[in-house]
Amino acid sequence: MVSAASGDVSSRLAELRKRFAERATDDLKALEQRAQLLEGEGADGAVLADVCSRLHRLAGSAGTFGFPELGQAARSLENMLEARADDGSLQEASSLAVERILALRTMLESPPLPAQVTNDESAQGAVERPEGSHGVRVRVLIVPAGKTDPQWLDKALAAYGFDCQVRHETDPELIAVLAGELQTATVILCASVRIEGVIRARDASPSDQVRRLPVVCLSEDLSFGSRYRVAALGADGFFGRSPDLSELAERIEYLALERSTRVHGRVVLVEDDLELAEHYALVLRAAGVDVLWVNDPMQLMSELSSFQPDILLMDVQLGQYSGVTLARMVRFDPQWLSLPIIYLSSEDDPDSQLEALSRGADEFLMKPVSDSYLVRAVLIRCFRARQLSRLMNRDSLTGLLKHSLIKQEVEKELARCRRDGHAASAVMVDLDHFKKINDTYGHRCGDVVIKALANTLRNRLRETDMIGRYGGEEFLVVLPHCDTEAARRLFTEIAEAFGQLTFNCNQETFGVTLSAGVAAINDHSVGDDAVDAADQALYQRKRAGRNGVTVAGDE
Ligand SMILES: Nc1nc2c(ncn2[C@@H]2O[C@H](COP(=O)(O)OP(=O)(O)OP(=O)(O)O)[C@@H](O)[C@H]2O)c(=O)[nH]1
Repeated sequence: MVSAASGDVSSRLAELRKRFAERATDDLKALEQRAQLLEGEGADGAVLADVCSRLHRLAGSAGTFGFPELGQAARSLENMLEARADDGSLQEASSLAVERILALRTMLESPPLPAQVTNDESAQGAVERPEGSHGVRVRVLIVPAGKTDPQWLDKALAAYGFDCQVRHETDPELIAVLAGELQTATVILCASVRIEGVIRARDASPSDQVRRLPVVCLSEDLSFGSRYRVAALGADGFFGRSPDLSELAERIEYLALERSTRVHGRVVLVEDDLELAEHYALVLRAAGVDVLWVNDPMQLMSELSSFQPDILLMDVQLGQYSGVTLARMVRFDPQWLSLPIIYLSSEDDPDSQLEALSRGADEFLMKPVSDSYLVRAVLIRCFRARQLSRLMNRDSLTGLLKHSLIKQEVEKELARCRRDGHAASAVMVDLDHFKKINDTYGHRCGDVVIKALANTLRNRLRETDMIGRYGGEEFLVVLPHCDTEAARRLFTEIAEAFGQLTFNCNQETFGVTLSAGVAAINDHSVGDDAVDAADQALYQRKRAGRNGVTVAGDE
């Protein structure tokens, strides 16, 4: 979605357009001189290559800066010259080329089309702090069928760490009454008899964030017809009136996460055209994408390592370097085997595109690419890339980092502590007497407790904290910029909150406590030692009676 650019982004885009027009004027003057050289007997391949390369650059960039007609004419002239060179009639075509270059100059003099940038609310939403897991509580707005509906759902979901709000409402329109609640919700859970009203209320909101709220429907009628109706209304989930709680919690968590992932992206942009690179970066950043621009291909590998992008956007022609070869080189490193590489290219020949794709990239975005298309293409690919990496790196029961990855995070944090001199803590967390829970209530109930602890951690910790499932019922947390006393206070609160949750399994109600061991990462020279120290502290806590926090070194 695009709208006229405004404010700071708009004026910076206008400045870029001005710079482009100045550069293009110089380019066209140079092109005219070179094209005259083509008339001479001794015109060599180098002159033609230079003319074509300048035309190619214009074809790929003019549209982006508001001169689409100029871009198309440059492309057609480039194609004509290449065809004439192939059939040996280049010399005869040169005066025509000069004429057409003069026409290009006239096109540059006409006023450019207004700047377009994705700066509507969806883009602004993108830069907001993401809702959902990890840092901001997942808020579930429950709209039951009526006052007689069971009251247990909000309490049951609270056990999973969700913040629930129940809105009993009989008004079929719901629009005015729900407006406030919708602003703070992450996911809507509603009875099927209310779904039309709820979706109408959601869609009537002026806020794009609200209009994108996922809706999960609870229905008594599980028939095909009922499911079809709910799907046609645009719901994101369908459950019976007495759903399997762990499945429902999982779906809510997934939707919350999807919502947060949709608005994030990290892109490395390799582009040697300064104005184009700045333009792309401005437009993408306005849509909430983190962009790192690399203009020297020799720096690419080190920049990839430090920036850890979701996708790599790369021009195909980068001065003396070929983007196609660089893509192949990137794939040498196993770390980047699955990194989506997308070419930004003016190459319109399908055979050349296929050839380039076979050498390591995944896709082409044809230049000139419109701002809105660029933003959408990038956001979708970032989202897919994150989904894939989540599947590969996350534990399937809890969605937390797997054992090896959280251990790597400890090492990385130690390196950051050394570099910046800050304090950081590692916390080992373990459920108390968990074997007894499994033995008494069954493994499935045990899984519910494990997921509830994962959600509690996710919902209580900052986005910059890292959480991993270290073992069966053991979790490892890395807290950057947090000394051991702050970590003790934080985990004492978490242990208290978790201990107050009640679980309902097989008609029985029970509670579970947790123990935590804390160690300073910055006190150790190897990450594994910090993990061992946290583990020792946890062991001490278990011996001291469980249900609480012990810091390494406590008496
Ligand atoms: N439900 C479920 N149980 C698991 C999972 N992974 C490990 N467990 C169980 O977790 C239990 C851990 O038991 P123990 O190591 O004896 O510890 P505990 O009973 O929690 O006792 P303390 O840690 O000393 O308080 C074992 O019964 C494992 O089978 C899992 O993914 N799901």
